[in-house]
Amino acid sequence: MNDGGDFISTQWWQLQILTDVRNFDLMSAALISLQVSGIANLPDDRGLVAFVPEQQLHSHWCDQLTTLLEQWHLAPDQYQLTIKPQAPVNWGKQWRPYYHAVQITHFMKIVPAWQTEQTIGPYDILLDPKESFGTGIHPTTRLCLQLLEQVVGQQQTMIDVGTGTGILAIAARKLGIKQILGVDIDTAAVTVARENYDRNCHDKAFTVRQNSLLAGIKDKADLITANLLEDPVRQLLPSLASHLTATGQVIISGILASRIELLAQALPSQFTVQQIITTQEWGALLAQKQEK
Ligand SMILES: C[S@@+](CC[C@H](N)C(=O)[O-])C[C@H]1O[C@@H](n2cnc3c(N)ncnc32)[C@H](O)[C@@H]1O
Repeated sequence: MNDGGDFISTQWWQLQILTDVRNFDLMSAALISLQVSGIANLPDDRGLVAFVPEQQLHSHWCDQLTTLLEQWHLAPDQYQLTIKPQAPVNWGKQWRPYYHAVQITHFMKIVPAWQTEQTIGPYDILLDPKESFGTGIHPTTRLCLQLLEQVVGQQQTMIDVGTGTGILAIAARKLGIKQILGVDIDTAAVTVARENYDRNCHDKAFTVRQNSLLAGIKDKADLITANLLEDPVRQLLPSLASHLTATGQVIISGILASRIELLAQALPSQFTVQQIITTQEWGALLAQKQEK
């Protein structure tokens, strides 16, 4: 592991973290909050691999990771981090060997876009995440997909805040939503979401653009999905009601399981929590707006 000196000369760096599978969720959360991309499991679940652009790997990066993990009670002796340079041109494909088809909910399988030999069912999703978040493997995405599968019925419209690879938008369309707006703060995600949507759904139901949360957006939707970390979710809460139709619903994910009840209590008063689901580390909720 680098001792904290500045990292120079290569555009992308590969992080390899050997740790127990029980630590994967916390480790992923910490890496995501430090803007790391392409997180995937190492073979045999020995740990995680991820990629980070050089300009983010400043001298305090490792300290920030250690501090964050310690706050979440993951001590440095519970993982082993190595960082090595990655050829810049192909970095987005480096995690491909670790990415495989996986059954994600009762109905849906996520299939790497390049595995053309796979049989694709009506609800399955072909995905090439490139450098964006949303492979379907991460529990925060799975929780959203589970809630989407349960909830989508009569809704016509959806806004997907932090669309990433577009995975939730694609799933929603396959489940019957008619019009979807995806937004992401990251321009690369906007391109990737567009490509993935067009790969799966050959229609014009998806609009995607770069935007921070719902700032400046006038549309109202029957359903909002937001798989973000807790800070941006809390920033989003005050603007939810005005972007939902009379009895619109919201799916929120990306919150640590230990904090999901607190987040539910922080929802604006127009909302009633309908469901909270959790994995060991992550929580998601479904809430409905009640017109007063
Ligand atoms: C955890 S990923 C979720 C991706 C995908 N929706 C899923 O469920 O797998 C969060 C996404 O939100 C985006 N994001 C983070 N902050 C944002 C903000 N303030 N406004 C819009 N998008 C944001 C990130 O770029 C990232 O693509």
